[in-house]
Amino acid sequence: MRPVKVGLLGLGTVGTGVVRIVEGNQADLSSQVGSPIVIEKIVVKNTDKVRSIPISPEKLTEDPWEVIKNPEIDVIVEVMGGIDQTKAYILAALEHGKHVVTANKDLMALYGSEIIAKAQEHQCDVFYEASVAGGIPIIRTLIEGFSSDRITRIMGIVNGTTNYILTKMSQEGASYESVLKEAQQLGYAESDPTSDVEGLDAARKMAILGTLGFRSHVELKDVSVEGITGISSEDIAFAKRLGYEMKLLGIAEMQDDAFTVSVQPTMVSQNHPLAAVNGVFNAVYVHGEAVGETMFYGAGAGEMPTATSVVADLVAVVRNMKLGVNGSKAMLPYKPKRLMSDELVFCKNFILLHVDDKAGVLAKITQVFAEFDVSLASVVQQPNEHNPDAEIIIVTHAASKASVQQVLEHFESLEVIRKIKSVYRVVG
Ligand SMILES: NC(=O)C1=CN([C@@H]2O[C@H](COP(=O)(O)OP(=O)(O)OC[C@H]3O[C@@H](n4cnc5c(N)ncnc54)[C@H](OP(=O)(O)O)[C@@H]3O)[C@@H](O)[C@H]2O)C=CC1
Ligand SMILES: N[C@@H](CC=O)C(=O)O
Repeated sequence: MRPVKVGLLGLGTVGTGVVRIVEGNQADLSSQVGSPIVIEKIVVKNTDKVRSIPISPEKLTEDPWEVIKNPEIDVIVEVMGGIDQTKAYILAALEHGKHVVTANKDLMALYGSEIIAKAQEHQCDVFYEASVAGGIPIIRTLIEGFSSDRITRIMGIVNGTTNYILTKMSQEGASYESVLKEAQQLGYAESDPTSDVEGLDAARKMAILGTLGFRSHVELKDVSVEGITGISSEDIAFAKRLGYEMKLLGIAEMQDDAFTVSVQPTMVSQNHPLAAVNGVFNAVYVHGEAVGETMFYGAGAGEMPTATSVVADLVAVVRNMKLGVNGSKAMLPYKPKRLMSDELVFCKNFILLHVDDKAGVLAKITQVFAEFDVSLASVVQQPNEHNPDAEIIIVTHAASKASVQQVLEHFESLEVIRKIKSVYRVVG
């Protein structure tokens, strides 16, 4: 039985987990696929670096081409990250007839269609299960498990780093900076954590989920994005007091073949299952016309959960090799793309205003909501602890994004409003 030979690009957090699983579970893996799986060569940036697992030095190289062009290698597992250079490596690997497994959502969100088209041209597989929600097999679930249904809504806590930060801030009163450092030390954050905290990582994942779920090409530029850097501990405390948890939530919705996708800090009702998703855990809630509500939960980042998905893809590749088939079709656009207009996107909102503490202010404010047809679920006015202003805390009923935008623009010029302190979407 000829062993299946793997070229591993990257031996950081995820790559180390891949080696541990392939070596640790070798007997079980080879009995599943009918031949041993061998990690033949590993590409790293610096071969002199001290590694956390024993690796024989002759396996390591700093030259990706040595692996990509090696005719002995059957599968490239890319867990090094990066976009342009990595894309070139993956396209070249496919041209050399190698199957590809990647955890790289940055690359798949931007160039997934091109990479999959290249794979089809060369009858190769490209699998990318680990690129969204680490250890949760959500990609396979959307492609295979829901192939019979029409998905109308996907809501996801899909970034482990920000969920870890928000949970620690909410439950332990920890500071943003110290928890971000912890998330980096634990291997959850990207090499540049800006993409985590500014919501870009979640947006890339939501673009992938939207594309697969709606069978339409959701591009990164279609996703409206806001990260967690503007959230204060005061906002988190307000959320808790009102019965919500603050989460960075991606929402993708499909209505009459038009979609909308956004990532933004969201107050999730404590009664909603997504509110209980804490720490590095992720969850993806999928609503299908026929199936109704479903939710998938598990670790969203970290060495072993992510490596589990990578190695599962590797097993799928080897099974396909044995069967002489390949199956990378899922990222191609199926339907012409149509975006939902802001008039049709509805949600509840939390709005915190700092206002003059005098008679008639509340009436002026509620009049603006009425003018733009935004109905209010609750309004509370209270003195501000730190200055002479009053605070008005408003929760709206579901209102169109366009109407709420008009209300906020109007507030900018209303003289009784000192500051629009915070605005958050509300779910549940
Ligand atoms: N960490 C996580 O929880 C998750 C990560 N991912 C994705 O997986 C990928 C890897 O992430 P992670 O393991 O955290 O990253 P790390 O930064 O921990 O590891 C990156 C690895 O790639 C190597 N590398 C980086 N650039 C180059 C280069 N130009 N040439 C050769 N080798 C290079 C590094 O070498 P050296 O060791 O010498 O520095 C290192 O071994 C990324 O795409 C990430 O988005 C996906 C899901 C979860
Ligand atoms: N930085 C990412 C890693 C997994 O994709 C995250 O925190 O979710």
